[in-house]
Amino acid sequence: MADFEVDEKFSLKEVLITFQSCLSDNEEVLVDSYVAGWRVLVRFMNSLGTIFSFISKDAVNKMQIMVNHRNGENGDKYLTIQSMVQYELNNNLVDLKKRGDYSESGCRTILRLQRALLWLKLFLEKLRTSSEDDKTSIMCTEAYNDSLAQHHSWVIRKAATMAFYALPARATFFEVMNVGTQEQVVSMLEEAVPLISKVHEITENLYSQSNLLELP
Ligand SMILES: CCCCCCCC/C=C\CCCCCCCC(=O)N[C@@H](COP(=O)(O)O)[C@H](O)/C=C/CCCCCCCCCCCCC
Repeated sequence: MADFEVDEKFSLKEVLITFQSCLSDNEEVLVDSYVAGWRVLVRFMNSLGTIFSFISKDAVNKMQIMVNHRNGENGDKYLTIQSMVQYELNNNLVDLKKRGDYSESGCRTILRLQRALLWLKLFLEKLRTSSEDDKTSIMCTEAYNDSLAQHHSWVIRKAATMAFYALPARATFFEVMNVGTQEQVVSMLEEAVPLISKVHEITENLYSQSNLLELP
């Protein structure tokens, strides 16, 4: 996989297609597509303004860590999240109790993105069921408070929630998703939310069974 560069046009359909390609026939999560899904989302966030750059910088950094693993000499072990967990645990390549030599392990990196995927799932569900006068900043903050906030410092929580106030209004948000009418956006969200939920659920179950949900 190439390093990242900012692409052009965003569309919610691209998010849907990319995350659809994440799941293999036997419900394994393909790392390349998982990372590609995040690249599409970060591209969208970058289009909303530089106020989100501290967020996209961290996301891109984590995506790049996964690209480096995939391009590394053991890249085949990182084909799926499942094979990655097995390989890194079997070879003691994960800091389980405190941060150490493996602060860029795939397990740790995917866990951080997994937590953000929960935020995304909650946020898209709120968008799907929202009405015209609902505020995107409130929906985003509520989704954040129910997901990522518990894992962030006070400073990050403050910076993130301030940034959310810069989000465009719902109508504009729906427009920049480049899907069509609001009804068409809602129906695409009806497809996207269960899909993203499935990817999140499979990864969450794997991490829970492997006792990886609290990696430092
Ligand atoms: C479908 C279209 C509508 C939705 C579009 C959403 C686009 C969002 C794109 C990317 C989401 C951001 C992913 C953030 C990953 C953050 C991972 C994380 O928690 N990092 C922290 C922990 O990492 P370590 O320090 O332990 O390595 C890191 O410390 C903090 C990083 C900076 C701030 C994180 C704030 C996260 C806010 C997530 C909501 C994004 C709102 C975007 C609004 C469009």
